[in-house]
Amino acid sequence: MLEVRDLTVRFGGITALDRVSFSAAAGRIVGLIGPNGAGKTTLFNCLSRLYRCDEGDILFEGRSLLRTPAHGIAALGIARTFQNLALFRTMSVRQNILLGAHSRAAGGFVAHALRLPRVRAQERALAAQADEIVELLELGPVAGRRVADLPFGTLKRVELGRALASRPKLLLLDEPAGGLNHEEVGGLMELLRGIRERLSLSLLLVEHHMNLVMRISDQVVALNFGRKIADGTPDEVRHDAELVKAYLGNAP
Ligand SMILES: Nc1ncnc2c1ncn2[C@@H]1O[C@H](COP(=O)(O)OP(=O)(O)OP(=O)(O)O)[C@@H](O)[C@H]1O
Repeated sequence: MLEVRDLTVRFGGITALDRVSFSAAAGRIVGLIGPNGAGKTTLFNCLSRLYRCDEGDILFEGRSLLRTPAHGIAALGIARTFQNLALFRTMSVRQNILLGAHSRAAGGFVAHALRLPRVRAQERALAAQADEIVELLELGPVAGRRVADLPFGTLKRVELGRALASRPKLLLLDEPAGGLNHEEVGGLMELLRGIRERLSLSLLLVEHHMNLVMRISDQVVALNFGRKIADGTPDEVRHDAELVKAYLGNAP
């Protein structure tokens, strides 16, 4: 489904990604790990077309993402979450999720302005999809509440819902456990597994929470100083000498 080929990104004199390659099959949960400054965010931002890449390519279902304009990514079936949450704070939970669903809406400006029957039918379908996501993420009790009034842990779920509402084939998660307490991380793990099963999608997550990554991922890709240093199942990667050294240094 996803193939990253010799991806290189430079910022002035810094090589943030140095010929990174890996591939991921459909339906997998892929964890992207590495110490601070390893290049995880840069790779993530290349996948969502926020950053320009200097060399290499990213293929999604055989199509070059780098030749797809950034606004065309959602139409291909890729959605992302943001670490600092991309929500409209004065709107309700349900409205935020509905906005995510609207990235799939078809029909031009005129059809929408005139509210033609097919536009109304489409709006009903999108609303039903948004409600399904609300239910899946157990957000029903707060669906009508203003986002600004809700605690951070709930907002992380709304952010997830906003991205899921576009019905992506690949969901990119930017530190989904960031800022969550121990109990919430446990809940998130169950939630992500449930989402993968129920919506049969692939997940790629950048995450510092090692326990979450190792327990939930089918495949782990590790970076250090912009290079890929390990790629395999959590068990294969856990004992990788270069990865252990990258995290712990040369301490005995
Ligand atoms: N926009 C930018 N301009 C200049 N340098 C950048 C930019 N973004 C990243 N870098 C540099 O690229 C390298 C990789 O950074 P990146 O943020 O991708 O790492 P990371 O693995 O996500 O780190 P962290 O875990 O701390 O978020 C670092 O040396 C960083 O300073």
